[in-house]
Amino acid sequence: MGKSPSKSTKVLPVIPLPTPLALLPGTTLRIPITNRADIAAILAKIYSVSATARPDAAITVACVPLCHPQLSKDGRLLIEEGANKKGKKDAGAGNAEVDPVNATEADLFGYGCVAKVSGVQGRRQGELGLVVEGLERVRVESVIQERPYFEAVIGGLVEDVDTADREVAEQFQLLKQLSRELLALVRLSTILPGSNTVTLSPIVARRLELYIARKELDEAGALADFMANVIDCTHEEKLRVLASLDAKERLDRVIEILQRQITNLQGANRATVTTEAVPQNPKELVEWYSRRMIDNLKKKSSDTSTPRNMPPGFPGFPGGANGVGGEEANELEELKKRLEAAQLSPEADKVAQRELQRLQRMNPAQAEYQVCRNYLENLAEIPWSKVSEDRLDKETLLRAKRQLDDDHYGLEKIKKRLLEYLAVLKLKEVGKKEIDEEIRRLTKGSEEKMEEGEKEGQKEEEKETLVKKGEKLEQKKPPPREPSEQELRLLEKKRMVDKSPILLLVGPPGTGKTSLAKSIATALGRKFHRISLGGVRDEAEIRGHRRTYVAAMPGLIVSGLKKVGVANPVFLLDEVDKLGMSNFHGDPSAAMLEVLDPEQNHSFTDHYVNIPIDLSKVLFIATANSLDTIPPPLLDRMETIQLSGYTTLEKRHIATRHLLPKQITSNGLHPENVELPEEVLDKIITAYTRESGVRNLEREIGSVVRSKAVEYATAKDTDSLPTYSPLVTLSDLDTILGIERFTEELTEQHARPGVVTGLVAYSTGGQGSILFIEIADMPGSGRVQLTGKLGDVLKESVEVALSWVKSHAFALGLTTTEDEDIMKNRSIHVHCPSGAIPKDGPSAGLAHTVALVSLFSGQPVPPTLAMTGEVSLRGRVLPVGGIKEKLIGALRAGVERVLLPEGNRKDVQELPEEVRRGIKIECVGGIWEGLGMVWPERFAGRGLGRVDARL
Ligand SMILES: Nc1ncnc2c1ncn2[C@@H]1O[C@H](COP(=O)(O)OP(=O)(O)OP(=O)(O)O)[C@@H](O)[C@H]1O
Repeated sequence: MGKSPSKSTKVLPVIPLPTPLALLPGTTLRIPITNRADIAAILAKIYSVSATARPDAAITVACVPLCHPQLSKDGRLLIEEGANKKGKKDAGAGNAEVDPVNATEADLFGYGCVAKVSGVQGRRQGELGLVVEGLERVRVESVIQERPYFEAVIGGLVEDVDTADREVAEQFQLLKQLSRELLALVRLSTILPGSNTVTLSPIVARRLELYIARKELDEAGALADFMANVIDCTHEEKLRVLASLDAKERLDRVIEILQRQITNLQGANRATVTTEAVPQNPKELVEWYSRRMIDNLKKKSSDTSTPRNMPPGFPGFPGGANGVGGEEANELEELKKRLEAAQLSPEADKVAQRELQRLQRMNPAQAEYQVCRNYLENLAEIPWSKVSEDRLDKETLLRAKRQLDDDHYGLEKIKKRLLEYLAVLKLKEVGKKEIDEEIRRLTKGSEEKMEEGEKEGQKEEEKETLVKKGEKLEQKKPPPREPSEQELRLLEKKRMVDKSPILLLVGPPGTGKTSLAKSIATALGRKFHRISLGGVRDEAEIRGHRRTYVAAMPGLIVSGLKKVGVANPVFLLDEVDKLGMSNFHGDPSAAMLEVLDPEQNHSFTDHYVNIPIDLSKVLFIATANSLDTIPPPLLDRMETIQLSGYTTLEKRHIATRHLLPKQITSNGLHPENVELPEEVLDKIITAYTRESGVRNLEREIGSVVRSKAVEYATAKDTDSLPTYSPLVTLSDLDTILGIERFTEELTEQHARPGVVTGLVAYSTGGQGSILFIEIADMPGSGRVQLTGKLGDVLKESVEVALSWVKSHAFALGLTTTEDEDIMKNRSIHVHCPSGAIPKDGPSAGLAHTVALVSLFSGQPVPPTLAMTGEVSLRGRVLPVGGIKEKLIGALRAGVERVLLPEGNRKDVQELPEEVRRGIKIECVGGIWEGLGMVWPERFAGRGLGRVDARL
């Protein structure tokens, strides 16, 4: 039969298929759509029409392959026809080099296949493919347009098989038998344990078998199409099958290819039998046989331009379409390119090459394939040598200072340290450039020398090796040169210069540690990445899992590098103090030791990557809330910068300069819409927050601003804007924020014996305040009662104070004789108000002593005089902590005079100006001196010497 009559004609968009693709009815194909403007235009057109007309209609296009140089447009062999003369003009110009986007009418084959578009597949840009399902064979009658995409009149063809024809029936049976035979050969491989060439899963093989078995005689043409797609045939053969309209002719062609393929396989196996030792054990024999066979299949398929690892083409299995081999090749090619672009370190490059070769040999169906691919992708994503350019110019330090000042109020000491750090970094950069230059000069010199030597001595040898066929590229490269001693010394020097100290910012929450680190990154123009170490219990989280684990991944450090994409980012290691301790998952802090040691981190090894990675260019800044839980070896590697928490005054400034403008903007208002007077801000700070940082303060200011936003919006909606007042008053605070959460202690108006004003710094909030020490006496037998939720240390401090007073009672003028017991007929009760707040620490020792003396002597202490300091039994007053917070609290409470231990004199220098001006600060070295300052007329002139003599 020649040509079947055309059923009907219709106009369809045409997708020219890139050589060697061809679509046959009943099969699926994945057409790469990168750089295919024509496909994009077709889809855009179709979607614009079908979206309005028939949204559920199948999208159909005609897929037409490009011509083959040896075939005429209707699939005849040109030599067959003696067509050197006649066929030339008939022949398509199509070949592998014709880009389907630039194809002309002459390049299109005469037959094609109407296909349903079933979707777009692929993960990344370069891998996207249009998946189409072949429906029916058609003839291209005439082309209507070529650009922007092909449109042609397509003639449908009647497909009927002459079932009465005995010859057709016989051929059909033969086709079925051969198909099963081929399938059986391929399936053999899958039953072999340990074979790394599993090509067909048993389920797919079973379904293929069923598919073949269920085909009836009237579907002989369809089965032939299907098998032509499954088996390994050339582009030319496929085009000829496509052009075979007659089922009998098609069967003939497919049978011929099938037979050839099976014979080839068997022939190849037979040939190897003669050269290789054949295993005697039956199991080994099966294994050996199928391995040979699969190798053969692979070799054959790699000869054609579409390498193929599994028999493709099964309706409903888009992955098995005949674009699959191409896809893998693309993927590998792309991976290779990405690895090249990643400029791997020499070690990494070696590993990558080895893994790439393994991957090429592997079957994609193997689980190991994905593991290997993921690994290589990870390698390609790690920035081995890519760095962002530091903005280390003349302006750097100025700019950094401006940046730090703009983002943060106060913190002068810390900013100074950070600027020092940047200055050193800048100087080192200059030094590094000089070393680089020197290394380059040295390298160039020795390479030139080497080249000369090569020219003379190795010319002939070199030629020979270069000419060798199949030689790999890397073999052509000159062998790596051994660095000279001088170079090694320079490299070592460079490594030393590369080292940068690791800063640790320690301070209470919300004091700006994270934002300081961010400002440094911005000032330097480096990328910033935050790694939260809080709660990391597993060493593998930092160092990654070994590749042998399922779903193994690189650790936090390598993931961070991958994310920023450069080798010199700023890494913020947040909450180092919350890092888990050693447990059965390993020791996370020990893993950090390597990361944070400038001596070691140029060769940090992640378990997953398993190749040394240079972290010396990374600028690490760690943060912690306290130093107590950081393991000493880890702490030792970092340079600590302490952030002490803000005073109310600093908080007020931070609130006006940073927090309020921030909240106003984020709540959609303008600066003129909200006005927070100083006393309102102070009240928010003291009565609604008690913290060292400013997080809660920011939250409370946010609440106030939001409530103002509601007012403003309502006023705007009701056209009563003129009545809106931006001012927030003290009384508004009660309604907006609720009742005061913390009340401020104020100094007493009247002095009473036994009551002394102490100073306290709340450890939770870092805020300071005054605290009253109240002591009352009553008839009794020397009992001491303590209330006010006092901690052990505070209780002991009361006992020390009492012992000192008892032992010095006579000298203090409290008893008339030296051996009289002052507590003989009385008991005392020591109380510290605000009983719900736990208090501890030795700093109230001086206050207790003074309170006891005051009680026993009946002389009151002025309420505006506050004191702090630990006392020892010898009568010394020892230094205490939190002076800054305590004195700021004291000023707020109305204290006018403060007694501090002599040892805290240095802290006075760091006090805010307001405090130093507002409070008279006096330092005392011993209790006698302190007593002399409280009651000058009674105790002035008494000193330590007397106390020591008594003990
Ligand atoms: N001195 C300051 N000037 C301006 N804003 C500040 C200052 N200190 C803190 N802030 C602001 O306080 C907020 C909290 O700061 P940040 O997140 O840096 O705290 P942190 O110290 O890292 O806290 P944590 O220990 O809980 O991680 C940020 O919005 C920051 O801008």
